[in-house]
Amino acid sequence: MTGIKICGLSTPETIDAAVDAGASHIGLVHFPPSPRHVSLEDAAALRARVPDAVRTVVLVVDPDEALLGAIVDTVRPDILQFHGSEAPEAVAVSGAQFDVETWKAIGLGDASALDRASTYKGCADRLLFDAPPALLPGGNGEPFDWALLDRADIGMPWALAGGLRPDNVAGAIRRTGAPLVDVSSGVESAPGVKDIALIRAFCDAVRNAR
Ligand SMILES: O=C(O)c1ccccc1NCC(=O)[C@H](O)[C@H](O)COP(=O)(O)O
Repeated sequence: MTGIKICGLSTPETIDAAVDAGASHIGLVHFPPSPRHVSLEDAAALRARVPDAVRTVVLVVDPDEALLGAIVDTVRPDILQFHGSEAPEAVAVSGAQFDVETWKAIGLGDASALDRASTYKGCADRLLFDAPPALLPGGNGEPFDWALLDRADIGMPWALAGGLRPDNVAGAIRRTGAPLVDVSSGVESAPGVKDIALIRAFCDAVRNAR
């Protein structure tokens, strides 16, 4: 079964909907410029609704050690997702220091980004292939050219993100073989406003992909 991360959730109702719809991961964005930003206190309250079987990911952009410490102490995420220009060593140090799984987002603009991605082997626990940064570092609703993954020797756990929607996610899974898919804009009615019907439709489309 393909894993499903519903990212950028910010209300109890949409957390519950994502869990009920079968998400394997929920994502909370801690990045003030984002329309999906949640404070650490709100993130902790949202995280408390998530059952043990569903993993909580907190997204950060070039965080310092103090912020990571505050996130881990307050929210207790299962996973930290690094979505800025964090170096491989910084990701590795954070994972060890805070005893938490780490994911690194890589914007795939061209094949050279795959070389950069390979430097995170042994430093991050999973790569998240996404569209290159635009208005925001992530969550821009834009796909990248999935053909870039055709001959990629990834060699570590990974996930696919960028412009996924209920109507294209099955094709994306068939095309790329992604073991886990991540969506934010594609299940929103406006930036930062999640739509419960779209969350359900996305999870159904993943389950029915073949
Ligand atoms: O979603 C945001 O606002 C965001 C802000 C800053 C860094 C990362 C952000 N999102 C990262 C995600 O994991 C998104 O789910 C991923 O980029 C896919 O987004 P979308 O193309 O909108 O589905």
